[in-house]
Amino acid sequence: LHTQLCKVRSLGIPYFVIPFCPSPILRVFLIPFVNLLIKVFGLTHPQFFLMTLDWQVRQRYEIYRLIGSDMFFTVSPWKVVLHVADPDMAVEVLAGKGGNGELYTRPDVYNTMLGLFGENVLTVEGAVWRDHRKITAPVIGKSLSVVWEESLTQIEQMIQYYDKLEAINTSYRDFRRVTLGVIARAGFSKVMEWCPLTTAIANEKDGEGSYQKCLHVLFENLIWAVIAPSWILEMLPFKALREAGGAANNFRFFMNEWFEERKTKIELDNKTTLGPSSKADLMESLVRSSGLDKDSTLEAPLLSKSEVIGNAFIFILAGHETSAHTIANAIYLLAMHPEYQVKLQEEIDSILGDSDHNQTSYEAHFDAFSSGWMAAILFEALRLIPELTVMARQIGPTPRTFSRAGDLRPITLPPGIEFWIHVIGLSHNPKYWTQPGKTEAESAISEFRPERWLPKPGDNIMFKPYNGSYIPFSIGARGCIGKKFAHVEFTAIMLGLFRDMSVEFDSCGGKKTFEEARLECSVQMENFESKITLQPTGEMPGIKWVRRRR
Ligand code: HEM
Repeated sequence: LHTQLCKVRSLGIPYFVIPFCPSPILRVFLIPFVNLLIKVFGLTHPQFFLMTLDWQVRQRYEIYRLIGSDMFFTVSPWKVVLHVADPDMAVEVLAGKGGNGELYTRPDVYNTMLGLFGENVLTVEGAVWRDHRKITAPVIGKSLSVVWEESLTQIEQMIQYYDKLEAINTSYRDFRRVTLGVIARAGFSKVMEWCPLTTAIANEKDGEGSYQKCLHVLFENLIWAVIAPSWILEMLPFKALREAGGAANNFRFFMNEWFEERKTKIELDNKTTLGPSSKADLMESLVRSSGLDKDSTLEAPLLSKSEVIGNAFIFILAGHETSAHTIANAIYLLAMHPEYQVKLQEEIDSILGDSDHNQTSYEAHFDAFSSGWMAAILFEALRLIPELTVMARQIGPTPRTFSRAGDLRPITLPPGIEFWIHVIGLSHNPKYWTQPGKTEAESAISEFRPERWLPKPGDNIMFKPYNGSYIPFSIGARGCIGKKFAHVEFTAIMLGLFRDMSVEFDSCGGKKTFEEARLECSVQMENFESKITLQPTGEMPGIKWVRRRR
């Protein structure tokens, strides 16, 4: 601890000493106990809550306001972390180059978790990362028409099921099912009809059902699959752990099958046609890069089979959970603020006129929805509740000097420090989010106010926040590959829902008022937890979809 303290004491940045630094692995063993102690003894000092996970969600910008600095350190015997709500520093760390001319790297613990099935674009660095990115990013960019079409299909199927229900409190899970169907079709050319997960799980004999079950169980219990190998999990006397181990094994099995299936097809194509068609999907691009591209002049394939499977895993994971939770969050925010639903529906009606929303296409309709209420609702939902609360990076082996805005003196940080870029702290920093001509209170920074994004009258350019103050998709070369994919998916899904329906809270037969449900919802949202992405841990209030009267 003394050695770590010596690194930060002279830097002039506030610091807190804590006995350990929270990490995903400690979440399982230690953090619940710490949470209990904090609750029982009512410990409110930062030194205590900084040991918990997800204090970033509850604090937002408050801790930075309390200490009067947009950065502070936590120092524990094992680790020094610089927590950052300063946009210039965020840009420097996420998009700038480190001492060796390369981008700052992610800490190893994240790579171990996310590289569970093989190295992939998220876990590799340097020249290897550039190869992975070149193979995956262009095909994801070309899949947007399919994303639009499949999003509408999935939503149509979901609505048919919802029509039979009074109220729903499984929205997060149901939308995960929708977005899984979208990435399966757009990235892997697999059709997965929407069905409630319970049905899919019951239907184990059917190949598609068991594939869905495998993904569901795997993603719900990923932390266990990371901590212990599948064969150990499968031997343990706990059903949930045995299932997690089984799901990890099944995932390998399915991916292997998909790989072989695609390999056979490409080998056949290589004999008959000139090469990849312009409609090649992600899986085709990955498998071709594993040495099957007949035009390749490379001596060795760019990807091994394990890297193909590693990338398939990361795209299924990153490509469905993030989007599903963003959509579910937006729907709850709209249930809390019906006035914005009306705005959205008016926009949809004015763009579509009498035409059927199921006949729309990405090419003809996406742009029309990208500079009004639809886009504003997405941006505002992600500002309040991003999917990743922290973006972690580590400093390289040599000290680095960072210049700072205004008259703040530059700081030189020693090796071994981690940066935790605080996404919600940045998007609530009043220096950047207080609107011109308004006070901080009038700008309602912690409230859902999509209108802050709308173009000024006579313009069609959405509000552009200060660089680095809004980074739900990260920034720079390592920013999200699926940003546009997620935007298109969100637009088509919201169109499919709000064209004919409105969402409202379930009053439980008149026993719960709107205000009670709204309060319940905001309390739940303040207690969201990061399980890879930010999500509810308690039960969200029930919602109802009702047909619109037009
Ligand atoms: C609302 C939806 C989404 C959000 C908020 C989101 C957010 C992010 C963020 C913050 C990162 C950077 C992580 C870091 O630097 O530590 C990232 C990276 C990534 N995202 Fe997304 N994402 C979304 C949707 C998607 C979709 C739909 C896909 C795929 C189709 C996707 C694929 C990826 C990949 C592959 C990376 C790694 C990029 C790299 O390291 O080069 N994401 N995403």
